Amino acid sequence: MTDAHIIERLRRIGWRGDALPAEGRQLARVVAQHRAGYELHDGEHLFGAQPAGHFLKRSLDPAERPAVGDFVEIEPGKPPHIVKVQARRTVLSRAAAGERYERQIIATNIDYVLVLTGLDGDFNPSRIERYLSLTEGSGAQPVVLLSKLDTRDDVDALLATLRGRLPPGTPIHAINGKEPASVAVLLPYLQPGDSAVLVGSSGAGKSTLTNTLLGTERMATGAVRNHDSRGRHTTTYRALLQLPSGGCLIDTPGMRELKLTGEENLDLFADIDALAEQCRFADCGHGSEPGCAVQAALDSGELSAERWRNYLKLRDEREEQASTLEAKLRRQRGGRPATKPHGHRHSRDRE
Ligand SMILES: Nc1nc2c(ncn2[C@@H]2O[C@H](COP(=O)(O)OP(=O)(O)OP(=O)(O)O)[C@@H](O)[C@H]2O)c(=O)[nH]1
Ligand SMILES: [Zn+2]
Repeated sequence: MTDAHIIERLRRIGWRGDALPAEGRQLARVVAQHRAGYELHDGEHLFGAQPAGHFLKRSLDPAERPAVGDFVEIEPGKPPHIVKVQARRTVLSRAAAGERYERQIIATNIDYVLVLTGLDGDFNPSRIERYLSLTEGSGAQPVVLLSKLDTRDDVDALLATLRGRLPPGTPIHAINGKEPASVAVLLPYLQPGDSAVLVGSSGAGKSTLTNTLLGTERMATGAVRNHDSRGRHTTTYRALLQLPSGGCLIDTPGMRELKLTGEENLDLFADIDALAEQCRFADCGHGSEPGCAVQAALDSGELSAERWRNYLKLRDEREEQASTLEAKLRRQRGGRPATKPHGHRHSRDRE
């Protein structure tokens, strides 16, 4: 096989490089990680591999070990061995579940995070904001998708609300996931060399959209249970799907569990920070303090109560993760206290 063929094959699994590794080494992408080893795809086959010894050293930062989405260089053997991880263009991470803070890589080299929400009972702008916060700092571009466009006719109003709420420039597309013509708006995100992940709650229509993109009925779709509008977990686990448009979809279970890492800036809510800057007191609690710009915005309707609540919730969650992160870093430094990022500010008038 010529180099051009190999490169073309690798484009279809999201590789954007142009230099193939040295003689005797092969390139492949990590599509799953199990206790027993890694599952790789080379654009043609799925196969198992083991990490080389240097990845197992305890002193190695876990972030340097191969992760889902990585392009890795392998040397042949039974099984083949991963000897090198290529530089990552994006890194999606999350706080790992559990008591101790861990920042865990969910997937690397993802260009687009397609955040899917149904325009039915599932529609929830707060959940969209949460997904968007998770993509902050990753380098991946979030794209908001509203499925089930065909199920309601007040979509323009919903879209306007959402556009007012999300950062300007965030792509938002309303689609009917069952209609190839409707789904075609996504093709610019799914070209050769592109990698996307599809996230959204159960029943949002991920399998339906995936099937339409594939042009086949390869994934099981389940009818949404009526009483709670949540779908059954019917997604057949398929780690990497090559799409007819040339891009690929990575499906990783880690994307389904949402937890902030503590490192988010919550840039989505920059307008609320700007409001808080205008409160009379620098340490305003935005409750019943006089001269509170946040309360004023809530009263005038400039700031919606729901968005304010979501901001508080995400902020608290981030603070909690950040303090666990701080404690962990302190343990690593051998118990020395960390310099506080924000010194405590006393009540004072801004004037
Ligand atoms: N009318 C309409 N129904 C849709 C659309 N997208 C999905 N559905 C229906 O919604 C239900 C759930 O869709 P799925 O594709 O199984 O949802 P999912 O997100 O894959 O769900 P899980 O597999 O549980 O994660 C199915 O009955 C679909 O037929 C759409 O755009 N329009
Ligand atoms: Zn205030």
